[in-house]
Amino acid sequence: MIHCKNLHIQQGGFGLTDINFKIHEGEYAILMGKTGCGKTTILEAICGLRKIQEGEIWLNGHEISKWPPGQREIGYVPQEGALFDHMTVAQNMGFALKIRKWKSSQIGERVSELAALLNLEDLLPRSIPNLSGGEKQRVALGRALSFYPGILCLDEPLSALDEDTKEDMYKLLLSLKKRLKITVLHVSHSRSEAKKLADKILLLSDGKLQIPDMQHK
Ligand SMILES: Nc1ncnc2c1ncn2[C@@H]1O[C@H](COP(=O)(O)OP(=O)(O)OP(=O)(O)O)[C@@H](O)[C@H]1O
Repeated sequence: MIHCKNLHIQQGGFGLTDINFKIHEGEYAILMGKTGCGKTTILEAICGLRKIQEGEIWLNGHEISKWPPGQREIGYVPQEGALFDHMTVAQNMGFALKIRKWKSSQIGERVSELAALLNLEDLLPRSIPNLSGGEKQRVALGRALSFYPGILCLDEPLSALDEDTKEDMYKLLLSLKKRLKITVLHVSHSRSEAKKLADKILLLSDGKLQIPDMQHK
């Protein structure tokens, strides 16, 4: 579960106040709002990459507002994926396991499992720069899921993809949601994305958050 209580975040002249929401275990929430309204700011605050001035962030029963990013155990896909270009697909997907000091045989097994899950088996030895946009996003998802996080934060993972590739990614994300029962916070501009994926919508506007009723989705 992700629970943000009374968050206040100030960066320069831009501020968010009284940000309150809960995303229950296994729920898929989409955070929407106009460009520049603060969606990435909230996501990065949860991941520990931005400071909060007030309030509390709870993840799975722990108040983690002051924990360093690495201890929060969140699978994070930043905007544009931010893959390591000098590493292969397999090395990217094994990266988080290497820094957690997994044995190389265990890393190999987990990377094979992820490659099967994300349809990346043929791409494991490839380098990143010549992958397609959809392939890169699947690798970024694999890297984020590698260490079995309970929480996944996705920052506009589909925005750079063409319509057909988006459709494939919707199917993949829906099947991951069903199979992994992971709690997801996904930042998006797109109503159709929200309609297809979201159990809950968080709507950010003028520094305030609304949670519209989803009964008529
Ligand atoms: N370090 C900073 N100092 C001052 N202002 C900042 C800083 N980082 C971001 N901002 C401002 O905070 C506001 C919110 O930025 P943020 O990236 O969270 O918006 P967003 O909703 O994710 O936008 P987009 O949809 O375009 O990605 C913007 O006006 C941005 O210019």
